[in-house]
Amino acid sequence: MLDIQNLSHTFFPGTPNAVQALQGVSLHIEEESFTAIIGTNGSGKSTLLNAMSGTFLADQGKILLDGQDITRWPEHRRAAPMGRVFQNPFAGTAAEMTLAENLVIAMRRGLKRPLSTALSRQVREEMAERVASLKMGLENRLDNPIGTLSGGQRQALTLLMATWLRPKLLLLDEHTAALDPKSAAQVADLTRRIIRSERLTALMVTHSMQQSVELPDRIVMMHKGKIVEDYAEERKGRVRVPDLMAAFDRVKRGELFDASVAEVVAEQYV
Ligand SMILES: Nc1ncnc2c1ncn2[C@@H]1O[C@H](COP(=O)(O)OP(=O)(O)OP(=O)(O)O)[C@@H](O)[C@H]1O
Repeated sequence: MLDIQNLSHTFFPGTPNAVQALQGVSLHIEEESFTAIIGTNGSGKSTLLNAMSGTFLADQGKILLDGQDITRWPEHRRAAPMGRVFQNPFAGTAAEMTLAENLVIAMRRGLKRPLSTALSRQVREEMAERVASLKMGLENRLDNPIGTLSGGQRQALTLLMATWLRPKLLLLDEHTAALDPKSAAQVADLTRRIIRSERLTALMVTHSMQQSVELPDRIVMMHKGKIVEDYAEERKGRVRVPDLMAAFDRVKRGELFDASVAEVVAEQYV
């Protein structure tokens, strides 16, 4: 479904501030799988997501989505097959527009037709039904500005918008990190429900070890622009938070250099 081949990117190349944010990252993502990307600060997690969504064009490497080479596609062209939720609950929605108007934009993502906010009764009913599935009572507030919602409610709605048209790929960039613990748990639970029920392919950057153990099928760990660990299938089933903490320690001590070395080292620990 998604194939990232040898992706590299350097910010400010050839200057004293050069940062090798991605160094030959290769990653194959299966259809309908849910992968968490964890890693040390500045390890390149968000840069990897940004490279996929086309925020910038990577210096080297290839990105294939469903066999199609999208490496040079501009960001707006990738917006049709990719849904995205950011850390900031205020990103991705228009505060002064109503919930219904924001949802109309989500429903028409990638279409070239002009935006009209006039809604048929049928569309409004579908909207109310899907918003009700969030179990936050927001179906009664469709005509309120989205700016009146709490951070958690807004992030739940953003998630619904990002997945409305069943994207080929859902990218979640620390989307619960800015929320209070209760809202974060609620949005995490909703994330799992939507990904499972819509059978989405998703990638989630997170700093929460607990979340990465509980939610996805696979955990990929990054450090200094490289993938240093990859917990999939039975290894993912067995891994617990202390194992991840131990892997972080090994990364910091320089014992894990890339995923092939990590395989060998990790077998001794998990
Ligand atoms: N637009 C940019 N311009 C310059 N440098 C950047 C840019 N985006 C990221 N970087 C640098 O690239 C490196 C990787 O950053 P990135 O945000 O991908 O890390 P991260 O793993 O998501 O970190 P964190 O967990 O702290 O959010 C960092 O050194 C960062 O400062």
